[in-house]
Amino acid sequence: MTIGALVYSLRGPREGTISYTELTQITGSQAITEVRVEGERFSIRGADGSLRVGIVGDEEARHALVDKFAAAGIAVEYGSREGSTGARAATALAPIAVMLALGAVGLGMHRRKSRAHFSEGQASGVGKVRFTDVAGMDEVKEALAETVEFLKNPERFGRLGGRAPRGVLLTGEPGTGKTLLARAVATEAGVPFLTASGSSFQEMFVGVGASRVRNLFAEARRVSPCIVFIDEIDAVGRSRGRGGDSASADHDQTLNQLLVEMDGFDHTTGIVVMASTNRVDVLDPALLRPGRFDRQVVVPLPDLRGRREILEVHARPIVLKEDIDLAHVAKVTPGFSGAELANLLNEAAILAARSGADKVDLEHIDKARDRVLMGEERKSLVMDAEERRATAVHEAGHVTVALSSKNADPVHKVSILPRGRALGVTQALPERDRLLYTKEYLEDQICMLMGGRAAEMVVLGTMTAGAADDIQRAASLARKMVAELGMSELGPINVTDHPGHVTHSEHLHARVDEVARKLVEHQLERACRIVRETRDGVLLLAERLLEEDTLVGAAIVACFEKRADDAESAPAELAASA
Ligand SMILES: Nc1ncnc2c1ncn2[C@@H]1O[C@H](COP(=O)(O)OP(=O)(O)OP(=O)(O)O)[C@@H](O)[C@H]1O
Ligand SMILES: [Zn+2]
Repeated sequence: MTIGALVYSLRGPREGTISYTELTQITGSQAITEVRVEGERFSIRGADGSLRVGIVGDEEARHALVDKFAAAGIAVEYGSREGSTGARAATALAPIAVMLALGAVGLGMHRRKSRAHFSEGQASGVGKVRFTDVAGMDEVKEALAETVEFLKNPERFGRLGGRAPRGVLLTGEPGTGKTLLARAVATEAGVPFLTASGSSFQEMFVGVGASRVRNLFAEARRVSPCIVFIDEIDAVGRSRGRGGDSASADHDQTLNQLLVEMDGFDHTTGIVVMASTNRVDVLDPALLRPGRFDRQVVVPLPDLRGRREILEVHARPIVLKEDIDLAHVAKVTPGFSGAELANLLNEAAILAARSGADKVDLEHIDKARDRVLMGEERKSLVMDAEERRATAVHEAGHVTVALSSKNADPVHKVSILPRGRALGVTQALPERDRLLYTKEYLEDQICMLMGGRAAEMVVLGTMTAGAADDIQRAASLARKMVAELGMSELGPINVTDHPGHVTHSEHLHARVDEVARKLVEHQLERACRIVRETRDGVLLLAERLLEEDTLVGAAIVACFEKRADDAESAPAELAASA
């Protein structure tokens, strides 16, 4: 079979490579979930998580292949490598890529950042995501129904005078299912799904990003009607004209190209560009103009019912012990995103398997929840005695402020086992979903964040770098209160850093900064006062932490009761208490 294509078959592990002939034969196969195209290189992802790589040198042949995959409804993702040398060098790395991919499947996706080039497996483990696989979000799906209709029949849509959707911007926190939704729209409409990540357009060389955008849309025109999905659009969509260096020149060109492409088709073209971001505020205003991303769909964090439904979807392949009530799990996971919920069940299943259990029980879920919330325990990290003591005091400071503040969330757990990037953690979780935050609640949050630093100052007479994260969070919360929520002496103002939109005077910006800073400072003073007043409790809790690493529920409160020294410790498991 010769189509004038140059085919490099690779030596190396057999299952890691795929020849051109094989490529043409598997295009219609259901066992493929995703195809990634990087220059001449095709990476084929199987439903079982396997990954195979092949090189197709001839451009026409590449187009033909993409057409076939797209027609078969398989997601085609455009990657960042271009040019044959890069492609071949990349292929040499294929076995490594395979291992990473397998690792990712085995361990789930518990660290968002480690999720490299390949998108993770879907909920059900098979390729096509339908609306029914996206749990909750009825309103969001309703908002997208029109897009589905349009893609099913672009011509008719135009004839009836409907204003065809051209660009849909999905906004929301990470892991809320934006990518999942976009895929589901493609499946429901029965059209190809082309995807690229905004960051894959960023390059060192001027012009490369723009040419990638051009290629992506050229491909889209050939397979239309279709969806072009751009993940993390903020990477390309940031406001133009910020710097004179070549990186920003390239960025500007890339963004211009995207704007040109989006203007270049009308409703008859049948292309819908969907994009996702959690930073609408940094996007270039030109992107949001009519005819471009003129539709914004907010994808919210799931509420109680949504969480239960997401848990149900992801519990399908897992064997749960009979007494596990997913409604209850939903209740103790306020603020979790869909990805975190999926991750929670996945981690629980891994823990169960590791401990030799044949079913996932509440203890596994409890442990998994800690891991998702606070990161993995880092047993290997050894703190010396002084660092442990400083950490214990710091965490005890958070706890005492939380216990002393009327509006703060209840403290579940405190630990000085290092997890993720943190040396210690205090876990305070709302008892219910909060829909509205009051000024008092937010102030208490800031105070609680400052509790760690306060304890360092009052008890240890020093300051540690461990408070950096707390300070950053307190500062940004305070800024939000002042600049957006109107909760300060400056009254109801809205001062956001909208690039290119300097609507406020320098003076007002400076005032906002000043008032926000004072707010944090004031809460730090309050936290110090609380620590001073509850010093004995703080010391006792720190002591207990040094002995036991982790304390839960009643055992924490006991440290702050009058006759603290004879307090009985009965570590209440989350499972029993919540
Ligand atoms: N509503 C949901 N129903 C079922 N699963 C969900 C839902 N939301 C998220 N998930 C799970 O979380 C995973 C990650 O979601 P997805 O990648 O779509 O989020 P995202 O909003 O695109 O995140 P990011 O902003 O980081 O790109 C999904 O693959 C799915 O397993
Ligand atoms: Zn802290």
